[in-house]
Amino acid sequence: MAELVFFSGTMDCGKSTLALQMDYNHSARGRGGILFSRNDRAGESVISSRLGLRTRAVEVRDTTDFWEEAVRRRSAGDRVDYLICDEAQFYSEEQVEQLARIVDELGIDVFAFGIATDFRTKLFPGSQRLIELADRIEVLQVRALCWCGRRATHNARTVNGVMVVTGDQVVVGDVEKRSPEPDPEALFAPEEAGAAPVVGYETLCRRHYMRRMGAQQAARFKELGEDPGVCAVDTPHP
Ligand SMILES: Nc1ncnc2c1ncn2[C@@H]1O[C@H](COP(=O)(O)OP(=O)(O)O)[C@@H](O)[C@H]1O
Ligand SMILES: Cc1cn([C@H]2C[C@H](O)[C@@H](COP(=O)(O)O)O2)c(=O)[nH]c1=O
Repeated sequence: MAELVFFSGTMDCGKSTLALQMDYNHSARGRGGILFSRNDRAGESVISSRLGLRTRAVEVRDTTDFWEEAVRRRSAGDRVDYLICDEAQFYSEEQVEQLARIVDELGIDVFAFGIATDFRTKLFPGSQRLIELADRIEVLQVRALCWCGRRATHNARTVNGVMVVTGDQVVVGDVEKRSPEPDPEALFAPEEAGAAPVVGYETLCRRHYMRRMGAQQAARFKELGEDPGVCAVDTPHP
C-alpha cells in the first residue's frame, strides 16, 4: 500500500541525507522515482546534503502540479514508484494535496522531507498540510543539538549572529557553524542595528529559543560572568 510519509526535524538533522539514501535504496531495487526540491541552499534543481552528496532534482515552483507531472511521466512510459520531495516546507497546501492524491489514486509512495516550523516557531503552510494529511510522520533519529548540549527542537534565525523573531518567513540560508563577531549594540536590539545583515540559522532547545539565547549571546553572557541558562534580561517571546 502506497504511503505519504513526512520525515521532519530541525535544520541540519540529516533530512536531505536520508532523502538521497532512500532514493539510492529504492532505485537499487529497480524502483523508479522522481526527485523534487525547492530552494535548496546549493541552488536550483538539486538536493544537497551537508555530508557532500548531491543529486539532480526537479525544482518545485508555484506553478508545479505534482499530479500532472506524475501522470505525464507515466504516460511517457517512465516507471514512477515513488517521489522524493525535499524542502517540502516550501510547497503550497495545494501541492501537498496533489501529493496525497498521487498516493491514493496512483499508488505511488511519496516521501516528503522538511522542517515543520519557521524561525518564529510557526508551522510552514506546506508542513502543516503534510502533518494533517500524512499516513506517517517520522522524526529523524539523528538529533541536532543546542549549544547547551540539549536536543535542539527549534530553528532560530540570526542576523549578524544575533537571534531575531521578525522577518520574512522564507529566507534561504544555512546553520552557522562559526558566527561573525556580534555587534554588542545589536545584542538586544538586532532589528535596529542597521548593519548589512548576514542571515543565518541556529538550532536551539526550547528553553534557549524562548529566551532568545543563541550561541553568541550565551558566549557574551559567559564573558560577563553571567549564567546563560538563566536569562538576565526581559526578552518576552512574541
Ligand atoms: N563533516 C561531517 N562529518 C560527519 N557528519 C556530518 C558532517 N557534516 C554534516 N554531517 C551530518 O550531516 C547532518 C546534516 O545533514 P543534512 O542532510 O544536510 O541535514 P538537513 O537536510 O536536515 O538540513 C548533520 O546533522 C551531521 O550529522
Ligand atoms: C527556520 C527557517 C528556515 N528557512 C530556510 C533555511 C534553509 O534554506 C531551509 C531549511 O533547510 P535544511 O535543509 O532543513 O537545513 O529553510 C526559512 O526560509 N525560514 C525559516 O524560518
